[in-house]
Amino acid sequence: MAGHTVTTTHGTDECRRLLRTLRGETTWPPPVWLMRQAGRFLPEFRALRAKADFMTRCMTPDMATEITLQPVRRFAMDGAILFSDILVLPWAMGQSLEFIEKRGPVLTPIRSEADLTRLDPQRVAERTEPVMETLRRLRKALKEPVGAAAAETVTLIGFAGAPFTVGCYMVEGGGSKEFAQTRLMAYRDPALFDRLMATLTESTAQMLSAQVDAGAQAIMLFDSWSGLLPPNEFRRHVIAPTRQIVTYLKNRHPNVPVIGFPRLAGVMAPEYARETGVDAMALDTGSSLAIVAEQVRPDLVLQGNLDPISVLAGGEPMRREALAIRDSMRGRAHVFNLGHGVLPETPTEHVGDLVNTIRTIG
Ligand SMILES: Cc1c2[nH]c(c1CCC(=O)O)Cc1[nH]c(c(CCC(=O)O)c1C)Cc1[nH]c(c(CCC(=O)O)c1C)Cc1[nH]c(c(C)c1CCC(=O)O)C2
Repeated sequence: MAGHTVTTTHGTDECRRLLRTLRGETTWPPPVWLMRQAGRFLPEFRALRAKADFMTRCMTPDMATEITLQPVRRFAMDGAILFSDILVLPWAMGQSLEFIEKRGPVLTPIRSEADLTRLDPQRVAERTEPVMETLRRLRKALKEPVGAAAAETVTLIGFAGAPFTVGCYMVEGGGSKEFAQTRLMAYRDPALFDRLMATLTESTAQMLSAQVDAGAQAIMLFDSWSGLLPPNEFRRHVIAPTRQIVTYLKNRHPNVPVIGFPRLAGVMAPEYARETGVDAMALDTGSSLAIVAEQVRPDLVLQGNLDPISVLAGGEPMRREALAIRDSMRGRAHVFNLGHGVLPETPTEHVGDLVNTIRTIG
């Protein structure tokens, strides 16, 4: 807030409603941002997309900064999530990665000790330097008004994939419904799989700490495929690595909130919340915020969880569902979001309507 002297220990964080909520304050109406808001549903993103391939966009600070700011400019989102990808980490370790139209990411699969040994975690800091430059530029840009968003009101969110989910793509060599090769490796060669998890855990923690040093004010860990694991495997490959990453971050950046997203964790979600040390837990569409709220500590921040399909539908059904979620969390620290990413075909007016609906109280 230019011209104001704010004398709290967090500087001007007063005006950042998302950051305050993630630190446990109850705000009303809740702050709102959307997973995958920096992406294909925006025509201004699709225009840039024609100019460079996906990794070039991620690794060119000019482009990544612009794409991150696009949804903020239009909708004054409370959060700006860095434009990057969870697969930047394996790429930075030297695994080949290509994004193919209509197919998604394609990587050379990691299936053996030799494949794993070829990765070079030492390169990550240097190869992700453009991402850190993007964060520095974003923090600077958000000190000024950005379109519809006033200066210093938007929280900058850094992120990574959690080790299990990133491991899924690395072992499988791309997307999959079941990630059977990955889960097979975990059973057949636990020493090898544990080594992969340990490498990812350490590199992810260091990369996220570097994101905070570069300006990220909150961190989100995406564990999109955690729900594929039975309870014991979930404890070993989801809860344990997440706890290590959170501990590492909390030692260095005690005031930076961490949001965990154990997608489709179902009945394991309360244990994840209790054991990992995350400040906030994002829930997928199939979970009930109200039921989970009763199963976790009262100061755990909950994020979510509107069905992305309802935003594609728009209109009254979307508004009704959105308000039901918002109102069910009244009196609790809640961040309004979707249960998974916004779909590429979603009309921008539906997103505008959604954000206004959440912000209208009366
Ligand atoms: C599993 C996963 C990935 N990436 C991500 C996840 C976890 C969340 C989830 O479950 O959706 C996370 C991600 N990917 C992207 C972001 C940027 C910030 C944002 O949320 O807007 C974030 C946070 C950009 C992206 N990542 C990708 C795009 C599309 C690239 C393009 O075609 O231009 C974007 C904008 C590509 C990507 N990246 C990934 C896949 C499977 C694909 C192809 C399919 C798809 O597009 O959803 C891996």
